[in-house]
Amino acid sequence: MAQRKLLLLPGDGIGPEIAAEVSKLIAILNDVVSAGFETETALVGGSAYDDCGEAVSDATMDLAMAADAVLFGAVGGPKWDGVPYDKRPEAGLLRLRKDMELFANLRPAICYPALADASSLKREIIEGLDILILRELTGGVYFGEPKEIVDLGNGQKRAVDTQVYETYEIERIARAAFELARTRRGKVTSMEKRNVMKTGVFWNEVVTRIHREEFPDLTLEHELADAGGMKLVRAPKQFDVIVTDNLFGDMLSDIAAMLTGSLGMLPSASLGKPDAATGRRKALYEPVHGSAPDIAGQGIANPIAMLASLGMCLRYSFAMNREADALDAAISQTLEAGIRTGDIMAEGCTKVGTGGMGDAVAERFEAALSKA
Ligand SMILES: NC(=O)c1ccc[n+]([C@@H]2O[C@H](COP(=O)([O-])OP(=O)(O)OC[C@H]3O[C@@H](n4cnc5c(N)ncnc54)[C@H](O)[C@@H]3O)[C@@H](O)[C@H]2O)c1
Ligand SMILES: CC(C)[C@H](C(=O)O)[C@@H](O)C(=O)O
Ligand SMILES: [Mg+2]
Repeated sequence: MAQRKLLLLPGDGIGPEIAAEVSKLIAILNDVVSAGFETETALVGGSAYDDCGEAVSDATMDLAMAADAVLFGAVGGPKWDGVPYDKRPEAGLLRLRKDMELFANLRPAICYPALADASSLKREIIEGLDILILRELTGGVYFGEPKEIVDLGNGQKRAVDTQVYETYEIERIARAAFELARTRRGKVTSMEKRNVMKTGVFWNEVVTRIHREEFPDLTLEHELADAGGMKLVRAPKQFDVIVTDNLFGDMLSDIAAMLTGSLGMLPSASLGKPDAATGRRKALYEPVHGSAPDIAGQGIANPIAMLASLGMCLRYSFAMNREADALDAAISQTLEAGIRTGDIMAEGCTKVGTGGMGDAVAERFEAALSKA
């Protein structure tokens, strides 16, 4: 079996705690199905800053570029509030996304049947939910220049962030949205703010053209992003694939996370474009949540978003669909068995910590792989 190179970047806060649980699953894949995963581990975020003065070192960037896939925990925390802006922990993640050109960020929000009562919304609103937020990840206001705070010299300052999108950036994320919708329920909802932003007008124009010229058989709808956010909470099941820009995608996916019961449930895949020669695309997989400083070090974080991110990695980077299905099923069965971390705890269920949840999923995953 050819070796498959993984780079594991645990990061800060709960990052190392949930990364330890994903390592158990990788070991099972190697043992039971000889998956041939070779894992290197490196520092990122605040822990990398403490080590070398950068949120991601050039050496780690080289490892990321050479890996078949990167598994990322989470970065950030109050300890690094005072570090220079370009060295803050989050800058490490943004460099990985930008330098690896990971323009397509898939953030699925699924309501597991066992968690239909864990959401703050009523059961009937979220039961059976299966939507995909496709967030543009390498453009927009996150990266546009200028980005600065200017001293105006009169006791006033001016802060500037710049939202920029070029044609090719919208075209490629729109194509990705339609291609994903084709494998699902065939509907794309594009969200922007064309009523106030030039980038919104342009986004709408380009997505509409790509639909007309290349995917006329699929359904395209448009929503202003604020109304879209409202509808995501009022009646989320009307959506299939939501395609949106970097900033709206960040916010809408945290909202969508809560539909599923907890931010600790939402995985993501960040994909680049396929290499012309090999077809291989650079990829990074990470939970949608952050480093959760409020619960870090207590062993109580929910590792499911991280474990399900490995599931997306198996599917999108290695076409290991059987193993990915087994992992999804193991997560589902664990929840059906009433095993819960604190964030999704319900009456009559068994409360476990990060390691307990990781073990419960690992046990069911191993059993499923061994049977097949
Ligand atoms: N991809 C990333 O690395 C990433 C993503 C978001 C935020 N951040 C960073 O994380 C730090 C904290 O940000 P925040 O507090 O706004 O967001 P957060 O996602 O870290 O936490 C928000 C809330 O959700 C809870 N939560 C998050 N993940 C959980 C899990 N797996 N299990 C149980 N509860 C969980 C936390 O305890 C907290 O109450 C900041 O520095 C932020 O920049 C990093
Ligand atoms: C940590 C931060 C840079 C990041 C973002 O804003 O993209 C996070 O919130 C996310 O959702 O991945
Ligand atoms: Mg976010």
